[in-house]
Amino acid sequence: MVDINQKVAEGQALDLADSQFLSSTKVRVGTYQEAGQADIIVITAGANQRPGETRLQLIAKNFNILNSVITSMAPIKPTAKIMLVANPVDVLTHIAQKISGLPKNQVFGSGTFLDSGRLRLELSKILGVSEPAIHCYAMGEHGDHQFVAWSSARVGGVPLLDYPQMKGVDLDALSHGVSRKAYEIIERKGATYYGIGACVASLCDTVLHDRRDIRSISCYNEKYDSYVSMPAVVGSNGVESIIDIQLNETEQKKMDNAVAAMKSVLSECN
Ligand SMILES: NC(=O)c1ccc[n+]([C@@H]2O[C@H](COP(=O)([O-])OP(=O)(O)OC[C@H]3O[C@@H](n4cnc5c(N)ncnc54)[C@H](O)[C@@H]3O)[C@@H](O)[C@H]2O)c1
Repeated sequence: MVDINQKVAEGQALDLADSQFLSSTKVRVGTYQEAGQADIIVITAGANQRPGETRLQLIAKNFNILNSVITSMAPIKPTAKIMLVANPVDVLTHIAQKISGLPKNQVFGSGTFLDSGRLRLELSKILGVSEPAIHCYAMGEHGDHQFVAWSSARVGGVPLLDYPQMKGVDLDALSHGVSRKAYEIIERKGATYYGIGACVASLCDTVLHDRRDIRSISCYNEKYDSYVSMPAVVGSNGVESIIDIQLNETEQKKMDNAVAAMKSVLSECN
């Protein structure tokens, strides 16, 4: 664990090490050079959103932090995987790949994995079906330009929207609620910890054990020449392949808008 604030790093390491006896994980404070030689480098360093601040507004602060973190770790192990968590995660993942010079499949972000989990939670309450049986993804951007790919969603092989329980459900309100959940948490307690912590731990496990799970993450998509949040197969090489999920016309427009918004932010950084 590395942090610009050594005292915070020590405190976090001591706190996390209290869970060591329940697993084989060892937690300790390290150096940037050591972090650069890790199999997976998880980058969470960055300013947090203030109440009312959008993730894209965070870019100026977090670009500089990201640059300093990655350059401090150089030379990074050529087979390392970098996972971005700091926001705006899709844009910062793109920048991290450029700065680190690692292959695009080895640099990815937590993207809309958390949002897809939040979505499944709500759908499981409506349908009375366990979350893993629900295949429905939040996509585009982990932020205000995210959307749900309703048209391709399936539950037990049946289109989600064919379920009688979905009749009368306001899909826009549901999707909006999912995308705003972080703001609701931040307004009440200042930051989000547990959901994202679980997502990051799960993604590390997927990579380290080559589990080939399908996760909606920030990954490079040639079609858009950009990092976008979309389902991908995750394994020991990082992003093994992208799932080119079928979008209807409305969803495709939302994806194009998300890509345009992220590219416009990136062009301001250049
Ligand atoms: N992608 C997601 O779903 C998701 C979820 C939660 C938080 N986040 C993002 O993660 C980031 C961190 O959130 P947090 O709640 O942990 O914030 P935090 O303020 O608790 O922690 C950020 C840490 O980064 C450190 N830091 C700052 N500059 C640094 C530098 N140059 N080098 C090393 N360390 C540095 C700080 O000292 C601090 O300890 C934010 O950008 C937040 O928006 C993303």
